[in-house]
Amino acid sequence: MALEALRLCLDRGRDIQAALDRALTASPAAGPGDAALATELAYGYLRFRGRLDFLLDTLLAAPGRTSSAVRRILGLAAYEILFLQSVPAYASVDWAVGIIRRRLGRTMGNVANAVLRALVRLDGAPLREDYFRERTAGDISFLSVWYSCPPWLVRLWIGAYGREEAEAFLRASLCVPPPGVRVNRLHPLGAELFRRLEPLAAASSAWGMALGNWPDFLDEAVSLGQATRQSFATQRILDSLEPQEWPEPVLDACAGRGGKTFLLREAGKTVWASDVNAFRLRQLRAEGLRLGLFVPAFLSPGQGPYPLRHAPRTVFLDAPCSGLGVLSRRPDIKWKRTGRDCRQLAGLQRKLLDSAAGLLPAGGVLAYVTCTLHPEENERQVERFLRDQPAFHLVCRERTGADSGLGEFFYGAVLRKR
Ligand SMILES: C[S@@+](CC[C@H](N)C(=O)[O-])C[C@H]1O[C@@H](n2cnc3c(N)ncnc32)[C@H](O)[C@@H]1O
Repeated sequence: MALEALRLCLDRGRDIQAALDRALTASPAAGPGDAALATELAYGYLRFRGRLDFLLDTLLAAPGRTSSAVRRILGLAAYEILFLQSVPAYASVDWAVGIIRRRLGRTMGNVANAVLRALVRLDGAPLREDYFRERTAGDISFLSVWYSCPPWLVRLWIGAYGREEAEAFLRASLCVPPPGVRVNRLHPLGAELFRRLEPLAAASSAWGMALGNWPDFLDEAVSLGQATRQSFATQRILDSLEPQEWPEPVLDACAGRGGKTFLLREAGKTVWASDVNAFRLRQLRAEGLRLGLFVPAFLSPGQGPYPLRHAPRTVFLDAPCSGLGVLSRRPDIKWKRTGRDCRQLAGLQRKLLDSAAGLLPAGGVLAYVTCTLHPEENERQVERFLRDQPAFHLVCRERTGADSGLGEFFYGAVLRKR
């Protein structure tokens, strides 16, 4: 299942969770333990793929001639051997050798056997930083291998944020972020649920928290609309932009499935939602039913005029972005994103910002959020906007700190029209 999910994710472009959901649904006989192991393997492999590939390069006799399909099988087995104590090494070797033998014949099976046995003999040495420092040439190469991140991204972050912060972002990208929850304060049982959750919180705000772990009873509370699964870092960035000060109505112009739309709605704001993606809007409507809250939602015209009789007084743009701030939750992004995508996304954000500016009356607010660590989409995008749109001034801007401990990084800015 993990292998199939990785195929759908890396060869077919699906995001990792959608790929996993599909692979798990296609195997109805698999139990919850199998599904949990497949999830751990697929995410773990993607988080550590750079380091695993480097190790395979050192162990394979002809790394350049080894297909990506074989590398992926070896990489999954290597991940199990190095990181999953619960799976005995011989089982990982047997699985990989068996599958490679069936697909590619005895010779490749023997190669796989030799490589994985050599890895087992290293006896955990590749879990130590110095193992890689001694075998890489230069700091970028070391950081790229140890933190399992493409060199272009390491260079981008060092150039933009300096080495120390860049290393903190790289370290965070390898961790599993703490599960976050937002309690529905408009639900009659919301306050009681919040009190019940408080002892489990690693960090909390008025209605949200990062949890040490996700308790079983919370699944039912979520299904009953008492709470929503949402990262605490997401909730924090929104809080820091002081949405209580935004004039209403608020048009959430990139509402997607409504994660932030309903956060604003639960905070008592009058919100309208729109998105270019009709499927996500259907999910947003389903979210409204689950939470017992109504938000008017309509398909966005993209960059054209909005079909609105009255202008919103705030436009909230949770913009499509390169997602480089959420690699801990979406580790597939680092292997798919290119510098070119980032530039294209910055172009789209620019158009979205400029068209939102035209929609707002005097005194209106434009709130801009991304989940990326890329100045062209964040700080420089906002600076450019302020240069091109002299009617606006900056009210505040915020970026999740490298040391927040939440594992995810957001950028946000609030701009007001004079
Ligand atoms: C970061 S996601 C939004 C996530 C959502 N706000 C949430 O909290 O769940 C960006 C959204 O922008 C939408 N989008 C992409 N291009 C757009 C455009 N030109 N106009 C409006 N929305 C767009 C995407 O469909 C996607 O749902």
